[in-house]
Amino acid sequence: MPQTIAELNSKFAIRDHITFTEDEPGLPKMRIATAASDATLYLYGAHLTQWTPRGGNPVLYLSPKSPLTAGKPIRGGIPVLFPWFGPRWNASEYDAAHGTTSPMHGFARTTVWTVDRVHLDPTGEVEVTLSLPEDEQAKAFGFPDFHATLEFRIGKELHMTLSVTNRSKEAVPFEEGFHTYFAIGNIHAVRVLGLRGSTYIDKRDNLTRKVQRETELAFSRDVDQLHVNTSEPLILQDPANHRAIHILKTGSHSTVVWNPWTVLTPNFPDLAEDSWEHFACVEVVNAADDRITLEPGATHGMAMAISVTSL
Ligand SMILES: O=P(O)(O)OC[C@H]1O[C@H](O)[C@H](O)[C@@H](O)[C@@H]1O
Repeated sequence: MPQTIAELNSKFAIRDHITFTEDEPGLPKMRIATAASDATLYLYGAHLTQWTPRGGNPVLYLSPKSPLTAGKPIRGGIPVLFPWFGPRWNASEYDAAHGTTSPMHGFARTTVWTVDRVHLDPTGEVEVTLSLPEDEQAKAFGFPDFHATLEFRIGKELHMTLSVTNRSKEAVPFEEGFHTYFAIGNIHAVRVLGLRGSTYIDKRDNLTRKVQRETELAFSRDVDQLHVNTSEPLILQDPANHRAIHILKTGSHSTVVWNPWTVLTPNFPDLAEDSWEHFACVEVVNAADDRITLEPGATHGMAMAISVTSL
């Protein structure tokens, strides 16, 4: 049974700091206001749409045109992609055999997650653990005995850990991603560091494999790159906002960089014409060459830590 707003508030709310509401039908969310940060975490998709460290500026971009409608992904914030990244790798065979339509980037981002735990630290840091329901939908898409939990630590820094356990008797492949939309001041001046030497699949050039030669990845056109076999930490420099965003990853071997630019933006009805100037996606992922095969009884963890410094 899904948790009701009344149940969530009676069990997990903390006066003046944590409340649950459902302003859009089917999209319950948690509002966080503490000495360390302000944040909005939708249980729908386990989707953090807003995070502002106290005394700082919003770190995440949320599209003003985003649908906030059950069944549709939210555009912006941190979509959680699971159990596949992009189009499902075996969609045609799987869907033909099971009469399903595997949605882009998996079903986790359009599912209401369960709240398992909420804890407020005296420093204002909030810990939240959510789990993905093991329901008919998970079964229909071929992940019946997968237990996925997402632990958030939300404060001056943001920490997220997705842990997946295979409780079935067979090894099961899956993909995953934190598809973070970072709010930026001037896309032309933004640089992403940490990818030099990595091989990437260029989704804007027929999936051609290329090597990142430059130390700094700059944006001067539409970018959709899946870098494989890289666990390096990343830095997103945003001189217009006088800040650098540091992204540490653990258990993630792929990094995706995405900006639709003027060319692709019109394909996205939930993005305004000039939206591409206001965000850059740097995504902590396991996909393609880095797809994970989880043995029976095994657990895999993927973690991301984000901090902001001035530049
Ligand atoms: O529109 P969405 O399903 O949210 O996907 C948005 C984008 O996500 C990732 O960055 C992929 O690499 C892109 O190919 C995709 O266009």
